[in-house]
Amino acid sequence: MPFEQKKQGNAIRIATLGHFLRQWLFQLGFENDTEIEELAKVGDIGGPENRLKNEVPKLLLGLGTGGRYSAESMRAVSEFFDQKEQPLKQRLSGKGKDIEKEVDTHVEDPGLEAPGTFEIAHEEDVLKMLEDGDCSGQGNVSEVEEIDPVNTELEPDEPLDEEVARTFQQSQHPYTHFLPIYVFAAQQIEVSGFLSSDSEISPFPEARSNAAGFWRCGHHRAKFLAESVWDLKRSLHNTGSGLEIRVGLAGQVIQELLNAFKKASAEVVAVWMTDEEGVEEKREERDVKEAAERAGTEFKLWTDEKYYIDDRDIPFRNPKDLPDVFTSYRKKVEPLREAPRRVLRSPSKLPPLPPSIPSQPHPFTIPTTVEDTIAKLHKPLDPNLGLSNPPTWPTKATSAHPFHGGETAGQERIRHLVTSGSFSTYKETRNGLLGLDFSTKLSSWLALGCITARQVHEFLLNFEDGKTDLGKGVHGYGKGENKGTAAVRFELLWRDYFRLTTRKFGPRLFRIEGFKNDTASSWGYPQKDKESQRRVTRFLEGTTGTGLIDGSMRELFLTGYTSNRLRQNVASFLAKHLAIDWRIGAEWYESCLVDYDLSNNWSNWQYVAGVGNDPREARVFNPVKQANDYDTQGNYIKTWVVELRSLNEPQIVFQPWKMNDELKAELKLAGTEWIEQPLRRIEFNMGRNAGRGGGRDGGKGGKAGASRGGAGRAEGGGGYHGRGRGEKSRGQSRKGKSDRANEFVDN
Ligand SMILES: Cc1cc2nc3c(=O)[nH]c(=O)nc-3n(C[C@H](O)[C@H](O)[C@H](O)COP(=O)(O)OP(=O)(O)OC[C@H]3O[C@@H](n4cnc5c(N)ncnc54)[C@H](O)[C@@H]3O)c2cc1C
Repeated sequence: MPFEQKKQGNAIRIATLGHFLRQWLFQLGFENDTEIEELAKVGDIGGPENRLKNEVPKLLLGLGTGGRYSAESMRAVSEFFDQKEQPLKQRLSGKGKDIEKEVDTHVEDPGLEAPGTFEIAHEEDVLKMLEDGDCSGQGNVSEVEEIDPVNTELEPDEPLDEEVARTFQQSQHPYTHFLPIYVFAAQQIEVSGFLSSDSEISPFPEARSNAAGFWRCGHHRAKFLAESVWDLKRSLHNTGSGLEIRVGLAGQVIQELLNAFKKASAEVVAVWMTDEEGVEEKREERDVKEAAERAGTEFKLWTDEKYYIDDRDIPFRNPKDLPDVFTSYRKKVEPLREAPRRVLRSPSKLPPLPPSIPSQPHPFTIPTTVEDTIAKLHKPLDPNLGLSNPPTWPTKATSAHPFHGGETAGQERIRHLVTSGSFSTYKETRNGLLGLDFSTKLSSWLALGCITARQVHEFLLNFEDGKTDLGKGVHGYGKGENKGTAAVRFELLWRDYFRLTTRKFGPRLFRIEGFKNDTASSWGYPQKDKESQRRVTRFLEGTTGTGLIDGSMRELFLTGYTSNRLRQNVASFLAKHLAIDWRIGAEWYESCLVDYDLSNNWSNWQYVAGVGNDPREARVFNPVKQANDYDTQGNYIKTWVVELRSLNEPQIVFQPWKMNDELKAELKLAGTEWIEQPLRRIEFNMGRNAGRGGGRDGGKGGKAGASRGGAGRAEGGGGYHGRGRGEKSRGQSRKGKSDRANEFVDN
């Protein structure tokens, strides 16, 4: 047997076989130990003696917590492994080498049972040998050079490839097992439902918000999150791995695991974690890092890759250089269609879990089904989230967000948006209020990392270029970027932008003065004065007396979703019309939204409250004008505010306080506080009074005459440079009527 062949085949086994090694090498034709040692040197994988002794499993811990779980980072991890595991024949295909044949000759030895990880290590070694070109003098140099194309496949700017390359340089393989961990983070999600018995007491304070004391993660997101975690567990299981679910604080969880593994004489070689913006998230990273360092374990933070434009492609390094205006940022990264990096491949196989995993420490127990997980997350939550008169589900109303958590459902949703043509029509429909497909509803999966923005982009690309059959026959298929697909990209960039603002401004995200450091505005604090408290209660319960706001607040509470258009109106109502501490609204959204996302929520609230990144000064939404524009017949409001269902006149649906006594008596609404005494009487008249903002209570209104156009509305062929308003296509042009109304453009 020529030495070169032996070298490839046997290097495979040296990396992994432990006590089978020697026997097998001899079977393969090695004559003596000296020859085996020589082989080991060639592979730069340490002497076989070391390998033979090296029976201790080496573990890698991969960690996700709270809302930061990122399928993309798992994919990154998997790609890392996949690359090594990929059969050499694939890697070398096109290079004219049938290396598989040579490898198989040795790997498929029937006399040996190879555990699942063998191939990974084996190819690492082979690739290492090939890459190093370090075989000179050890055998047939010319043959090694010939089969050395692997280097050319490494992209130096790819952290994963860098990581692979780094690993290749090591003399030993860094790990044999991989343990993915998900932590329900106790500071963000109430975990007392996981207590092993009712007599136990949680060691953690209740996961309540700072200003108003709301549960930070309400029912809707708790369910979606549990579904997402279990979907991840399933898909990891399908790759030969799994997912360890924990509750607690990330740093503590890792500390306990490291201690337990140490006790069991298992060496943990590294802890990997996805990085995130946000104060708490940074604290978690610090705690985990410290725990790893204390144990002498490597800690690695993976860049979160769930965003549209990769961090490595942002045209500035210092977060402070992020422009304070979105449009300026957008211009720096256009054209958007060219901007994202490729999607990382999905896992096909991952290293196995450690043979023994320490269980969740007292006093918590981890549920064994998704249903039980949901039940445990829901258990401590008051179903009414503290409201005395919570909205109740109206007959015949259906949720605009009936979706399940997890990558599976997220991918399914993207496919649906392609095949239904909803991506192509998005620009016209995105301001809708009722139904499933007026907007993408992708935010919840994006927020949890179940899907990524660049996956969405890739689906769009394939559709636009007609690369796959998905969407064949649908309007726009194979015809390049259209207004709808461009608008989706545009919106996805907002997510990126707000995340970068969090990086830039840090804790200022949560300060009432906002990014602008606005100390001039005065706010009502419900914790301090009764009147503000009364107003906030009615705001939360959806009984402000302004139709659009009440519809949205009830929908939010009941379904966990409300559209972007409505979120803008609601935020503006609380911050501008009621002048209440906007953080109360942000916290309520955090509690109720399925798609809650730290940066998107808090930055959007700042933006609308006028303390964030909105370059337009003193912008206020008039919710009556907006109802006239976007809910022309009042159907949305009537869906959620049942009391108003039998009204025919939309203007009264928008402003129920305008109802006359007769009508009130007929509808049995006489004496109803929220109808008779709205929190604000926001005048808006079609026709000659248009443009008069404010109202009896001195409503703030905005600059009369603010035009609909706003800056940056120009639209070009396939491009999309501003947020158009879908209403014109719905036949609602108001030429000569409300052009000068006190309405305010959206972001
Ligand atoms: C006060 C307020 C609070 C918000 N809180 C959140 C939040 O916690 N989580 C969240 O994901 N979004 C938030 N948004 C942004 C936006 O309202 C939602 O992303 C959108 O309504 C989700 O529905 P969709 O996926 O159907 O959106 P689509 O209209 O289909 O948009 C496509 C995607 O673009 C992104 N996007 C759209 N609009 C915005 C925006 N204004 N800012 C940032 N990204 C955007 C989202 O990822 C969205 O999924 C908030 C907006 C406001 C005004």
